[in-house]
Amino acid sequence: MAGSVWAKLHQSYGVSALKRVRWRNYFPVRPSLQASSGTQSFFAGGTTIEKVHGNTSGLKSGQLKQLSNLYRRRLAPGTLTSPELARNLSELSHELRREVSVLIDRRGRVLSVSVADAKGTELPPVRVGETRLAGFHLLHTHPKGGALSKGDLSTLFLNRLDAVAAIEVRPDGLPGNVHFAHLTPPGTTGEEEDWRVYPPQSAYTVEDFDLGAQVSALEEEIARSRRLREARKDRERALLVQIDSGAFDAEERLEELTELAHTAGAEVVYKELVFRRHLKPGTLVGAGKLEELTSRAYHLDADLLVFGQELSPAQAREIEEATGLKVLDRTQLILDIFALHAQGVESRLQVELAQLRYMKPRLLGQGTRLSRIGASGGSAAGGAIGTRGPGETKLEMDRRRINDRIAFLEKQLTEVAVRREERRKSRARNDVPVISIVGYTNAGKSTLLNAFTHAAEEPRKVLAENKLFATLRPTSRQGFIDGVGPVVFTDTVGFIRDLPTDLQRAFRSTLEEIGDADVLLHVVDVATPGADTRHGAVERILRDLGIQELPSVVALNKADAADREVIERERDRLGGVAVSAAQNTGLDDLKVALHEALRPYVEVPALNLPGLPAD
Ligand SMILES: Nc1nc2c(ncn2[C@@H]2O[C@H](COP(=O)(O)OP(=O)(O)OP(=O)(O)O)[C@@H](O)[C@H]2O)c(=O)[nH]1
Ligand SMILES: [Mg+2]
Repeated sequence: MAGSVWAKLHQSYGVSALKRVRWRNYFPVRPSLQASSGTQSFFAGGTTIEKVHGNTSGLKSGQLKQLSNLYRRRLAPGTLTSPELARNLSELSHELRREVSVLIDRRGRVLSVSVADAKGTELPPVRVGETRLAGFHLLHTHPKGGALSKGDLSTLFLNRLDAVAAIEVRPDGLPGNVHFAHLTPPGTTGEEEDWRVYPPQSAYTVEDFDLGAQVSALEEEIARSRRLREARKDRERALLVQIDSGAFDAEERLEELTELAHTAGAEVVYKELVFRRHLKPGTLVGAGKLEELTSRAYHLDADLLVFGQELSPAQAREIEEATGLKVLDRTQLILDIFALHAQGVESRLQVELAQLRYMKPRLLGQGTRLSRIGASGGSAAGGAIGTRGPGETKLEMDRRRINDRIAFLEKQLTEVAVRREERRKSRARNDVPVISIVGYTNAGKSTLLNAFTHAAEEPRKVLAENKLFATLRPTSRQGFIDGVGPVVFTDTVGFIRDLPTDLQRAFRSTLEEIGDADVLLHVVDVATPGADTRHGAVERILRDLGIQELPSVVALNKADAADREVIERERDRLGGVAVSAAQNTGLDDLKVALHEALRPYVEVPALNLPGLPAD
């Protein structure tokens, strides 16, 4: 950023001398930006006295008039204060023994007068998601002296004020030093400071500080990084939060959430495991943590906040309001990935149905939220994360039409299921043993199918890639196993722990088809930590589907990338054969294991006769 207006200004103001404050260390509590507790507006001597906000109780009418007169003040555009205004505020504050504050716009006009500290000052609502600053600064008094308080800086940050300034009131009522700060540009410094606090200046010299130039430099910087990002067609930048309530797999879940976010096309710029024994009903993590995340998002130029657990509609709304960020939960992320990957009539219908069912309660009672989400930045994959749909739904649909659409999709899916049933019957007649490849998403199921069926070349090759839920549509390929003969391998949609119920429902028929197999081939990725947790999650889903009784063979896949001890350990725990689908190793042993498992189902009369060639 050397050479930017911002950098130049900072050189000229001696940035090294400036105190840098880190938000994180600064704020244990959320300051409330309460509305004024009392507002005074009345008629005196033929002229309307303009509103004085805040706690005006007990003030005499003359004092109110003096406060009201502050509205007539004009400053030179782009200045923090004039010596006259500083003196005026200081003397009033001294007399009233209260803090007095004014909001001043960029043209130097007084927008609002309050008898309150920075926190209590009535401010226009935060303009969520905008790239510019508020367009006004807050000037107020500190009757007891002292530098900018935590509340002052919090108000600056949360309201994206142009600046905040505090005039110390001396014991004689005259203005002393003026303390002031403004925000720092996001995402450019690599540091985490949220604001820059300047060395105090006397009320008589602070007029020379060119606030106008600072503000336009800052806004230019904000706009520049935004433009850069848009020009690069960057992925949506996301913060990830996984709540750790003491579950043993919290870290694995955060890793998985990262993979999900990548697969959905997000760039993960920050992730955090937040330990909370008890969750707050509205915000889950509490207002203080949300502020911290807001601050981080500002500096990392992120606008997407993803939670690793399902959020209720009310929680999502509350968190969104508190942070101004687009908020998604894990379920939405998974739905979104399914939407991106859905191919073929049935999976498109299934995904759309799941999305609609999930979104329906979330659409109720929220007019603006969805349209705003839809509008906030696109991703290279077309449409913003969390709003993509495979069918005609772009999730901006009129909510009255949702029920109709759900009914329509359900009917379509029933028809597809009938056709599928017919296919199933014809396959059953074939009498060829069927091996269903099941397993956690990204375990290497499709790669294994390709390896088994020698389908390295297009068009027989099945898509296998380092993305979660690359496969959504069951695919069958013919293979061959020594001693058994031709078999059918079926690759299907991957499993995930806590599979969202809407998806589980929508994909039920696809998943149930797994039950038609003679043997399950359960592929476990042993190269990624947590193999047995994922194995357990898959077993649980199989139980839910009522197909846990099928004979099964475990393939400990990605052995090429796993530690030998890990492979041994998992073999002890789960049994099975270590293989590498990618490098074609261990596949013969795996076939032998499959042969064993198929033995009761397949007539293999000549198998043990000596002298026969091994196929
Ligand atoms: N190192 C290594 N990587 C593998 C192996 N098998 C598969 N992979 C990689 O793992 C990733 C996922 O493979 P897929 O075959 O798409 O996994 P899947 O289980 O079909 O995944 P979904 O369809 O998304 O549920 C890909 O990047 C593969 O290249 C292996 O034996 N060793
Ligand atoms: Mg696959």
